[in-house]
Amino acid sequence: MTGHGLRPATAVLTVAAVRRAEAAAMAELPEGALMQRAATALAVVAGSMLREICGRVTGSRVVLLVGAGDNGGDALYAGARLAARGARVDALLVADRHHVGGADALRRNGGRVQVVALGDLVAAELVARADLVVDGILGIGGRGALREPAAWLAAVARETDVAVLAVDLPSGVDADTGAVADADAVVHADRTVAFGCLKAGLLLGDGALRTGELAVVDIGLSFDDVATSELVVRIDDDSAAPLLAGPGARDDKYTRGVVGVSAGSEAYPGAAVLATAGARHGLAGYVRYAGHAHEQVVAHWPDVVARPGRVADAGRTQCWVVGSGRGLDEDARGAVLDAAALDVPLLLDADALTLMADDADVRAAVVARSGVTVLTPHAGEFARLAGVPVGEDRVAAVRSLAADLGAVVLLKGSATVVAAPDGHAYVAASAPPELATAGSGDVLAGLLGSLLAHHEAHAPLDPARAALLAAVAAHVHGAAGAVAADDGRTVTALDVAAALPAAVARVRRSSPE
Ligand SMILES: NC(=O)C1=CN([C@@H]2O[C@H](COP(=O)(O)OP(=O)(O)OC[C@H]3O[C@@H](n4cnc5c(N)ncnc54)[C@H](OP(=O)(O)O)[C@@H]3O)[C@@H](O)[C@H]2O)[C@@H](O)CC1
Ligand SMILES: [K+]
Repeated sequence: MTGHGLRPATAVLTVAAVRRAEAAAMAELPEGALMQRAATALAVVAGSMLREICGRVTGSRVVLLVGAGDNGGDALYAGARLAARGARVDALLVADRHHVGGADALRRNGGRVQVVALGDLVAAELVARADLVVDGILGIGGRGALREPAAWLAAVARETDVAVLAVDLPSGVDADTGAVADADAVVHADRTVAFGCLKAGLLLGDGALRTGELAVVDIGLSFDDVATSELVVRIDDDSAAPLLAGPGARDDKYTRGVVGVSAGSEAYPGAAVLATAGARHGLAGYVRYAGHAHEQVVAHWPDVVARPGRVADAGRTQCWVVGSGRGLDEDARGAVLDAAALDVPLLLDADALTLMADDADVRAAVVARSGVTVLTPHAGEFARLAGVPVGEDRVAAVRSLAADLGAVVLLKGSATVVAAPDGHAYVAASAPPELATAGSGDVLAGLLGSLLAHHEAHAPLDPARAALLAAVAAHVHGAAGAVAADDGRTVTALDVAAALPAAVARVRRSSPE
C-alpha cells in the first residue's frame, strides 16, 4: 500500500519514514525551506497561546529550551519571529552544540541566547517566570530520557506549571512508541505542534499523556512512498464518515446486513444486553441473538430477534459476535466452534478470547478459518493470547499477533490500535477516559460486528478492510463516549450505547475533502 489519500492529521509515520519523506521534500525545495515552514507554523501557535495567556505577544516572556539538533533550530527560528513581534525571547542552550543559523536569527531580532549548566538559577528563574516555554530540546532524533541540564529545566517547568509548547514531540518521549524512559526526565506539554505528519509516540503509551492538545501542520511531506509497515492510519471523522453511509432507497433489512450476537449467559445477562445494544446501531438492518440471555435481550430491545438455541441453528448472518459474558463452559466453547465453522466474518471478544488462549483446539479452529476473523482483546487478554505482555511498542505487538493468528487484532486502550495480518494498521485515539467503564467493550463488540455485517452484505470483506472498519467502530465508540460525557455527565456502558445514534450523526456530518 502507498499513502495516497492520507493527510498530515491521519498519517502516523515511523521516524525512518519521516526522514525519507523529509529528504524527498528537501530535494525539491531551497535549502532550509522545510525548517522555515515548521518555524512559521510553530510561531503562529505560540502567538495564539500567548494571546490566550497574556492578551498579546508584545511584551510577553518566552523561553526556548534548545537542544543540539533541528528541533532546537525550529524553536530558535520561531523565537526569532516572536521576538520580531515584540516578545522578550530567551533561548537556553542545553546541549554542547546548537543550530547556529537559528541562534543568529534570534539575536538579529533582539532575542538573547545563553548556554545553561545544571543548577543555573538564572535559567531556572527565566523558566519559572515565563509566559510560555517552547520545548525544542529533542524531536525525532531523541533517544531515551532527557539528559542534564534539560531534565532539570523540564522539571522546573512542570513544577511551576508554566505553559509549555512542544516542538514536534514532547522531549523525552520515544517518537515511535510513546515510551517515556524516565518519568522525571520528560517534558509535559500543554500543546504540541507536529510537523508534516503524526508520530505514534504522540498518540500512544505515556507519550500521549505528555502531548497535550495536538496540532499537525502540513509542511508539504508526501506519503506516496510510505510502506505499509511504516505507516499507521489514524481514524478521524473525515476518514470514518464514508464508511458510515446510511442505507440506500433500495435497501431492505437483509441487504443492510444481518449480525448475530452470542454473548452473555444466565450468570451475566448484562453482556448480552450491551452487545446487542451496540449491534443495533452499527448499520446492520437485523440483529439476531443466540444464547441464554434471550429473554433479557428482548425485554430491552424488542427489535432484536433473540432465541435460546445454538449459533449453528440461528439462521444466516453476515457476521457473528461471540464472547462477552458467554462463559467458559462446554456450551460457550460450542458457540465459538459453531461460529468459527461458518465462513462469514467472526468477531471474538472477552470469554471467547480466553477460550482461544486456553484451548488448543479452539485456537486451531479459529486460526484455520477461511472467513475474516477479528479479535478484540484488552491488554490482559492480549497477553494471554500472545503469551507475552503487550510491551512498549503497541503497534509492533498488535501487528505481530495479527500475523501469527491470521486475524485482525484490535487492542483496546486509551488509544485503540488495530492491525491486519498483512500489516495494515490503524489507530483510533479520540476516546474520552469515561469509556473506561464496565461493559463498554461489549458495546464496542456489538457495534463492530454490526458494521462488519453491513459491509460484508455489500462486498465480501478482506482483512485489511475489516481492520479499517474495526478502527472506525472504535472511533465511533469514542465519539459516543464523548457525546455521553458532554456537560460533565457520568457515563455507563448503556449511556455509550444510547449515544451511538448521535455519534454516528456527528461523524456523518463531517465533510471529507
Ligand atoms: N522531519 C521533517 O520533515 C522536519 C523536521 N524538522 C525538525 O527536525 C527535528 C529532528 O531534528 P534532528 O534530526 O536534528 O534531531 P533532534 O531531535 O533535534 O536532536 C537530536 C540530537 O539530540 C541529541 N540527543 C539524542 N537523544 C538525546 C537525549 N536523550 N538527551 C540529550 N540529547 C540527545 C543527539 O545528539 P547525540 O547525543 O547523538 O550526539 C542529536 O544530535 C524534528 O523533530 C523537527 O523538529 C523541521 O525542522 C523541518 C522538517
Ligand atoms: K521537542
